[in-house]
Amino acid sequence: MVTASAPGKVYLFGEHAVVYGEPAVPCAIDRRARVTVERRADDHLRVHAEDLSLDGFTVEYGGTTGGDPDVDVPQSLVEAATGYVDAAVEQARDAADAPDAGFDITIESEIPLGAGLGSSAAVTAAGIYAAAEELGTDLSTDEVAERAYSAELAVQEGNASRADTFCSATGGAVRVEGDDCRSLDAPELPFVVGFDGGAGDTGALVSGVRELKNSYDFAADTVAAVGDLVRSGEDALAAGDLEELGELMDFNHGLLSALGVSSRSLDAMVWAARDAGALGAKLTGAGGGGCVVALDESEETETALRYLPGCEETFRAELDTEGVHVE
Ligand SMILES: Nc1ncnc2c1ncn2[C@@H]1O[C@H](COP(=O)(O)OP(=O)(O)O)[C@@H](O)[C@H]1O
Ligand SMILES: C[C@@](O)(CCOP(=O)(O)O)CC(=O)O
Ligand SMILES: [Mg+2]
Repeated sequence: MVTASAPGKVYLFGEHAVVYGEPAVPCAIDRRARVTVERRADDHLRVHAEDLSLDGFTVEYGGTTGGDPDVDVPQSLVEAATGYVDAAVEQARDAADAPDAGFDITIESEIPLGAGLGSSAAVTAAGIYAAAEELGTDLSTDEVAERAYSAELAVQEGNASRADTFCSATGGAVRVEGDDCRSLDAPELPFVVGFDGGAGDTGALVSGVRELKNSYDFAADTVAAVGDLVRSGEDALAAGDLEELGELMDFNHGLLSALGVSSRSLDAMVWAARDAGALGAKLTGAGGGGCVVALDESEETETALRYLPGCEETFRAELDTEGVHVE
């Protein structure tokens, strides 16, 4: 039996535009997904997803004798539970050259689902690493990142960049531009996260931006402007200039709003953070609902978000330099 974990992340800048080859800077945070994997005698998968709905559920399926999942919950929930896990297992089987390996899998996660904190990448990276390890194959961090990217790309039907998966595999602050993925030195970043309790569908939101970009030149220009902003943001990050980072985060939120991926509650949390004196605030990840990230060294933003109707949870997040590893 092997347990591996991987971190979630916030985007300092560049989500969505990164899908079209612009640079982005995601930062791993101290909230992790843990995946425990035990080899079975048969070729089935048994997935126990504690945090997937209010009560969590267990599903057993697959294999040559298996077929459909054997659970009494809506098919959409089963698919949501199994998509990334299936893809992770497929990658581990391929890496270990064990196409018929079956597993009992338990997922425990501190990362809210579909909220822009990269739960899918964390579950996928931890799942691949744990399952390969259980099959006796030790994968390097880069191999996990590469395979986790392939898995997300398949589940999100082509709508994915390398950013989430590379960040979750390596930890820390990273810069991703197309195939070029590298780690960055980062100063202490006082992240505050606000969560509206909702979720967005990453694949659908990415498709929406793609359509806008293909329909209007000014939408394509907006995507390119995000890229310019990220290049300025990298300099501010290297200089440790938190004021400029905040200003650029505000600008980035405006451009994401223009691309149609913000929401009323995300905007309300962003404004509450700014009114409380945050250096900057923006939505993080795919959007539609979920989380915002603000920069504030003081307690003011957390306090403001705690009392904001529509903000379900707020917490301080630390940069986490630990990528995927065995527990
Ligand atoms: N704790 C978990 N257990 C099982 N699957 C999970 C868990 N967390 C995330 N996932 C998978 O990731 C999906 C959410 O990923 P996504 O829509 O990309 O949002 P995000 O990555 O921003 O959290 C879920 O629908 C599910 O398939
Ligand atoms: C919108 C996007 O840039 C980030 C999605 O992040 P998340 O799954 O919402 O955490 C898509 C991607 O880069 O794959
Ligand atoms: Mg995701």
